[in-house]
Amino acid sequence: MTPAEARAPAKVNLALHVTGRRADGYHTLDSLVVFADAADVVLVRPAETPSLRVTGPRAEGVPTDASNLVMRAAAAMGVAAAIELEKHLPAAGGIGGGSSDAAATLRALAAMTGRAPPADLAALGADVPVCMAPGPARMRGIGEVVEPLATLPALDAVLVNPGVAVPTPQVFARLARRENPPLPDPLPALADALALTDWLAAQRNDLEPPARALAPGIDAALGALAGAPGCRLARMSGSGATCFGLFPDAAAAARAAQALARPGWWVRAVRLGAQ
Ligand SMILES: C[C@@](CO)(OP(=O)(O)O)[C@H](O)COP(=O)(O)OP(=O)(O)OC[C@H]1O[C@@H](n2ccc(N)nc2=O)[C@H](O)[C@@H]1O
Ligand SMILES: Nc1ncnc2c1ncn2[C@@H]1O[C@H](COP(=O)(O)OP(=O)(O)O)[C@@H](O)[C@H]1O
Repeated sequence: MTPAEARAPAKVNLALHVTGRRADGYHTLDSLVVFADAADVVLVRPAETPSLRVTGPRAEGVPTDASNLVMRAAAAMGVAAAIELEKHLPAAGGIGGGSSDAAATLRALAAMTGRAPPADLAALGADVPVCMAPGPARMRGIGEVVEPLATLPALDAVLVNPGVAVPTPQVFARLARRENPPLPDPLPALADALALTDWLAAQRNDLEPPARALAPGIDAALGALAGAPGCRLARMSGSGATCFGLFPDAAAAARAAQALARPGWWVRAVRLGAQ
């Protein structure tokens, strides 16, 4: 067995409609998901006993014990491995850091051992199924129903995390209304980035109002993005607090990212959906 590496790209919910709640308390979602060219990196090596080392610029505060989702993923595959997780993405930020790390671990371990990943991916986290094959997708159910959208146009964007960690369960718990309209079915044909952006402006992130009430820093991030020259749409991803702004091209996104930089904020110009 030789070591294997996998990238764990940031997940962005371009739209996130909460459509109901199941008897077990999990919410049903209808979400348009894309991935960014900003990522954590997972490296796995064969070992007698499982171990984890968390490195990188965003390692602080990330669990290094069995509760880390990469360790849970390895345990679910029944593989003992020495894992190195290089953190670049803010944790508890609504961009699926933990879920994407878990999915990358499963891909790396599958490459290293030849074993198949476990069937019940959602048991590791509702976002793990969509993170298994990172690409544009419509995600439904509680996250286990994933429909790839190969032709979705790519977008130039800026991600802003205002430095507040927002616990996902608290955001769901504060929803004023749990039954909301889903995305249109089927989705319309969207020829280019501008058509996609215009259409997205009429969609929602239903978790944005409860997250804003919990973490006022989100207002500042959304306001700053919306006010950046060229920004066509500013919205929160997932349960927050990371927000994204959509821009006409990579140069405008890069200029905005430079202007938005401030202490305590994580700001990145990214390309979304171009995997
Ligand atoms: C909200 C979303 C949208 O993509 O993203 P993030 O904000 O986490 O990035 C995901 O559904 C989160 O996925 P993930 O973070 O893997 O969720 P899990 O660990 O399975 O669940 C954390 C908690 O969120 C709530 N939860 C999560 C998913 C879901 N469909 N309904 C829920 O009610 C539950 O309270 C659950 O205990
Ligand atoms: N590999 C991981 N990276 C980041 N956080 C992790 C990881 N594994 C477990 N966690 C825990 O999961 C929580 C949610 O993190 P994350 O998945 O990044 O957030 P979100 O669900 O908002 O996208 C964190 O507070 C952290 O304690």
